[in-house]
Amino acid sequence: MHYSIAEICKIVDGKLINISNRQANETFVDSLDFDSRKIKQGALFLPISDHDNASVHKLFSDYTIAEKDGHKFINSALKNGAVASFADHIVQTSLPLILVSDTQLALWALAKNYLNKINPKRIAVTGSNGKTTTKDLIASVLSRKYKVHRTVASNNNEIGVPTTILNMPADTEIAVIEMGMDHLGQLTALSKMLEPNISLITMIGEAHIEFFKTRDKIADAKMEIIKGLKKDGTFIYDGDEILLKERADLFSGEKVTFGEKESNNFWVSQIEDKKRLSFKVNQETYSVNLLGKFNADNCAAAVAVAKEFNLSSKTIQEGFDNLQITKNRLQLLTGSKGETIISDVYNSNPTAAIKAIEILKDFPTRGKKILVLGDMLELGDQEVSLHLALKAPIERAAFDEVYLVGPIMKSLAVKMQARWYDKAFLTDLSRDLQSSLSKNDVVLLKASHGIHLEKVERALI
Ligand SMILES: CC(=O)N[C@H]1[C@@H](OP(=O)(O)OP(=O)(O)OC[C@H]2O[C@@H](n3ccc(=O)[nH]c3=O)[C@H](O)[C@@H]2O)O[C@H](CO)[C@@H](O)[C@@H]1O[C@H](C)C(=O)N[C@@H](C)C(=O)N[C@H](CCC(=O)N[C@@H](CCCCN)C(=O)O)C(=O)O
Ligand SMILES: Nc1ncnc2c1ncn2[C@@H]1O[C@H](COP(=O)(O)OP(=O)(O)OP(=O)(O)O)[C@@H](O)[C@H]1O
Ligand SMILES: C[C@@H](N)C(=O)N[C@H](C)C(=O)O
Repeated sequence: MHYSIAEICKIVDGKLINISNRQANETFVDSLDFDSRKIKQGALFLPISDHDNASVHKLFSDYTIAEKDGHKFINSALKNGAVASFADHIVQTSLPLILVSDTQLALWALAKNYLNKINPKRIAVTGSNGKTTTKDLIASVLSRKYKVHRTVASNNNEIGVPTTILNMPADTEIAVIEMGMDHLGQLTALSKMLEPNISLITMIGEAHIEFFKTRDKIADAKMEIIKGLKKDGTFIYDGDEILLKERADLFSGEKVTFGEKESNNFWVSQIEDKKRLSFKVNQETYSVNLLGKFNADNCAAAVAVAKEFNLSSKTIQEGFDNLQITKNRLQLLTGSKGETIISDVYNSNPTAAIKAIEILKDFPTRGKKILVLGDMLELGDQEVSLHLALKAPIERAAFDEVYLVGPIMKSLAVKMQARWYDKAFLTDLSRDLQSSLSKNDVVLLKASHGIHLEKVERALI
């Protein structure tokens, strides 16, 4: 972004403090961050408050409340090169402040203004699983022909989406924006802010079912991704999912489906998950360096988007060949003993855990296969039964060693007589794994992010 402080103040209806009008017109801001430690020279700082703003909450379906008030870090932002900060109250600082009633509302207003100014084509990607991977696939493919800006990692919430928009280069032609949700209403707000040309749902699973109770309600919430879809926009979705098909039937706009049933517009078939994942989408053959047959579906979603932009299958394949995927999603790493580590430590839920177990089961190796599986969070009162349901797929896979981690996994560990670790004892787990691992072994690390298996990954490398 590139705005003068005066322009920003006008857009967010703020009040300038510590700066004259002339200076505010002459001082420009090039980026925005909500973490003072990551602030770049010339940036605007966004302090996230530690208190709920009840009146804003009514406008906003979601609202981030920081544990520590972000206003405490305004001087640290100044030291790191910020040229201004939003603030919802006056603080002791020499940094120019843009005083607003609420810093998150200001963030949204500025993001909306910048989006309209740059006016790229917009693609919104959601789904219970596969959002980040599909977003990366779409961006890789489209960037063969267009200037593409994409969400960094999984910055997909009410802070991450507007921040992504504001950090978009001015020459962006297509913005590929990941959108997450864990409650009703959140995607409506995000979709209406983005006004996508394409809204895409990868699939419906059980992630966050604690707050929804049923997959039906998750599907209702995911369908909100079309609430802001432009009138001439396209809705692309997993046509194998009956919950989406039923709901899409009520939508009169342009619809495109992908999936493994022949009736889909983009029909995925002949999936082979060997050294490289290969598959056909309709009559065209593709391959990609990803693990997991389900990734053929994520790729088909990317092909469906690419075809909306008239890309050839050759260009799409070039995009797959140059894929840069976000780390910790089935990432292949080599450990210090030479072992293969499959790091899938960013999240977990029943669908994704079962798919990951299958990947380890089918992984070619002369060594041992070792499963390290941590708690799946946000499953609510179904959590114990959903954890126990993993017993059959794990036993079928006949892994050489199984390590279960976290309080909810304890019941499964007892049933399976497997090794169990509390999440506070990851150092012990890492030590025990180290002493068991050797060169040809493969170890899968998967858990919800709250279990922090990335610490084990770091210890093994
Ligand atoms: C409230 C907040 O600021 N917490 C951020 C913060 O955590 P912590 O509370 O652990 O950090 P810490 O305690 O150190 O500091 C708190 C905060 O004080 C501030 N601070 C602190 C110290 C300092 O020197 N300077 C400073 O400015 C700063 O704002 C910092 O973030 O430090 C992390 C690393 O820097 C950020 O990642 C977090 O970002 C939040 C979660 C966010 O909202 N991030 C956005 C960008 C986002 O999109 N995050 C996604 C969320 C993904 C997700 O969960 N999606 C769900 C759906 C979610 C639906 C919406 N509820 C899904 O996909 O299923 C992600 O983290 O990957
Ligand atoms: N289409 C899919 N079906 C089932 N599981 C999937 C699918 N795509 C991805 N996964 C699983 O989910 C993990 C995370 O993938 P990804 O990060 O793309 O999902 P996500 O929806 O973006 O989740 P998050 O928002 O938490 O990052 C993968 O490593 C894999 O285990
Ligand atoms: C981190 C967030 N995107 C997520 O996926 N949360 C669930 C509960 C998880 O970490 O598994």
